[in-house]
Amino acid sequence: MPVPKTVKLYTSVELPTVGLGTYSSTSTGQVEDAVKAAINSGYRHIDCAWFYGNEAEIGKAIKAKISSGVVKREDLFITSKLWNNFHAKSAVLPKLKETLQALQLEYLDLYLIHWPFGLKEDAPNMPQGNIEKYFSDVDYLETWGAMEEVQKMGLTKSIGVSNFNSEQITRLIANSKIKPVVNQVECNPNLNQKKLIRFCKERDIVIVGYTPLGRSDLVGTPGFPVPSILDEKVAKIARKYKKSPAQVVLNYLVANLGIVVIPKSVTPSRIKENIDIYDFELEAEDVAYLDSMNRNLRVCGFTDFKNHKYYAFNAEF
Ligand SMILES: NC(=O)C1=CN([C@@H]2O[C@H](COP(=O)(O)OP(=O)(O)OC[C@H]3O[C@@H](n4cnc5c(N)ncnc54)[C@H](OP(=O)(O)O)[C@@H]3O)[C@@H](O)[C@H]2O)C=CC1
Ligand SMILES: O=C1CO[C@H](CO)[C@@H](O)[C@@H]1O
Repeated sequence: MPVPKTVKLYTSVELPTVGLGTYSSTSTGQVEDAVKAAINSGYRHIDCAWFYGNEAEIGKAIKAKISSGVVKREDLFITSKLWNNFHAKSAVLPKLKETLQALQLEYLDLYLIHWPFGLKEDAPNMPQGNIEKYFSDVDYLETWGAMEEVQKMGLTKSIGVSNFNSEQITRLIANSKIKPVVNQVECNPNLNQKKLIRFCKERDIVIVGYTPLGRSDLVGTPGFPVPSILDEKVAKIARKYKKSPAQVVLNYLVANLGIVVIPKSVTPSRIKENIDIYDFELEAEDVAYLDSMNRNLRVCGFTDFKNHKYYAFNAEF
């Protein structure tokens, strides 16, 4: 199947099918350089989040590329996400303003609720150990109401969710005025999310797939699935097309599963490689092999939160 360069959100906005992931790019200057390299390589979609703690550096890179005339603001699609401690209605606007200030932007293209479950505002951002005492029971419908308000204020062009299951999406749509345009979830050959993709497509919701390369930096970490880009047969398929395993996997996700991908890299050669996926089509037997790799194994399972009222991954999809 041919690889589309953009997909239409139901608001008619075009979302580039490859964006740059920015999680864990935290050493000084690292993400600034990565974003500049990405824009130079043709990326126009950057995935950010308050939680990643690096939005000020991303802002510097975007500002530099706009000031030097390489891109205009309207050429870019910038996403950010509201973290779990800030689900209360009163916290949403201040947190979005903080993000906009760090990114040096007047508006976002997309603002997401990062996870459906909340934490108390004064809890650690990523609590460990006995974490139930930190859970908040703020309903994501309350959070969504505030997301609708910030969209109406023009601070973000569109709003969406991340890590929501099909039941939560159904409940959200039934109880809101504005529908989410995107559900950002983990998606790679180990977890191909076909049921959730079909469910969202039927409702005009685009799936943005995170951890598309299976987070190769976690290789060997007990409990984490081996990324498909390290599979021998995927390497053989890659040789057949004179492409890399990462390019084969990203091409498969965009062309064959119909999602948008946000691979993270801070390595200039990989940043280029990860967007160079538009010039080949996988044959049916190769697609079938990639389909067969699905194991429903998650890198980001967040199982410590499994007893939270709004934990998403107890449902089938
Ligand atoms: N909504 C959510 O809850 C979540 C959202 N995300 C978003 O999704 C993005 C991507 O997911 P992430 O978890 O970072 O994992 P990825 O699957 O993007 O893997 C990133 C790792 O793969 C390496 N890598 C990148 N390109 C290649 C390549 N061509 N060949 C081999 N290795 C490569 C990177 O190394 P290096 O950088 O050293 O080149 C890094 O170690 C995040 O950065 C974030 O923006 C991620 C998790 C959860
Ligand atoms: O966006 C994210 C990046 O990955 C983290 C876990 O490894 C998640 O906590 C978070 O949701």
